[in-house]
Amino acid sequence: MTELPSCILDTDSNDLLHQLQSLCLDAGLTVSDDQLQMCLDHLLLVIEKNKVINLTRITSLEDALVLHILDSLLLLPYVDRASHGCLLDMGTGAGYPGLPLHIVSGRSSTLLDSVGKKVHAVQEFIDQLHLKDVRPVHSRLEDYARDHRSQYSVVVARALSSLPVLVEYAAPFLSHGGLFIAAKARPDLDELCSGDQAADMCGMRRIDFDEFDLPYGLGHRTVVVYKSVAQPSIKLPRQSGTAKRSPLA
Ligand SMILES: C[S@@+](CC[C@H](N)C(=O)[O-])C[C@H]1O[C@@H](n2cnc3c(N)ncnc32)[C@H](O)[C@@H]1O
Repeated sequence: MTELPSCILDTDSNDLLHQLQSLCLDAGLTVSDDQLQMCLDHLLLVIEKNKVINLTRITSLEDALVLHILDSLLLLPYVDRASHGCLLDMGTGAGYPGLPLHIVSGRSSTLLDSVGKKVHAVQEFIDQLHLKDVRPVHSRLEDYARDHRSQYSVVVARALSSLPVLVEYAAPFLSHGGLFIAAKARPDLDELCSGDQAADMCGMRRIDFDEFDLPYGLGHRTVVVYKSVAQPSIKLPRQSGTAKRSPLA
C-alpha cells in the first residue's frame, strides 16, 4: 500500500475540510465528510505532483478547493440524473472533474487523456488513495471511441474544446438515453447554436443549460447537458483530429 506524502500530513487538513464542507453546503450539495476528505487528499497529491510535472495552473489551495473540487462536484446533480452505468471523463488532466465525481457518485469510471505523463500521474493518485473501480486511460478520444461504443451512461468534460467538438467526441461513447455534461466558462450564442447543430447530426439533443457564479469571485460556470436520443446521421468517430480541424458546425 502506498503512503500519502508527508506534505499531506503537514497541511492543516481539518481547516481545508471545513472550508470544503461549507462550500458544498452553500452549493446545496450533499457529500459525506469521508468523500470530501478523499477529494481533498487527491487535491493535495495534485499540488505536490504539480511541482514535478505541469498538471494545473492553480497553486493556491484555497482557490483550488473552488476551482477543482467544488467546480467538479457542481456536476454531480446532472450526473445523478443519468441512468445506472459507467462514467467517462474526456481529457481528465489531473483527474478533474472525473475523480471527485467518481468518489462521490460511486460510478465505475474511466479517466481518459492523450498525454501519457498526466495519465501516469492519475494512476499514481488512484493507487495512493486506494480507489477501486476507476481506470485511467492513455488514448485519444477518437481512437478509444472505436472500441468502446455505447459503453457509458454519462460522459463529462471540462476545459477541453468547443461545444460542437465536445458533442462529436462524446456521441459514440453514449448508450441510448445517456447524458453528456459539458462544463464551460461562458459559451456565446454562436457556440451554443453550433453545439446544437452538431448534436443534431450526432443523434443528441440539448436538454439543460444552467449558469452559476463560483464563490469568492473565482469565475463563472455554465453547464450544458445533451442527451443521446437517436443514431448519428454521420459515421462516428471521424478520423483522429478531424473534429477539431473541421467541426461539424
Ligand atoms: C485544458 S486540459 C483540462 C483538464 C481537466 N479536464 C481540467 O478541467 O482540469 C485538457 C486536457 O484534454 C486533453 N486532450 C485534448 N484533446 C484530447 C483528445 N483528443 N483525446 C484525449 N485527450 C485530449 C489534454 O491532454 C489535456 O490534458
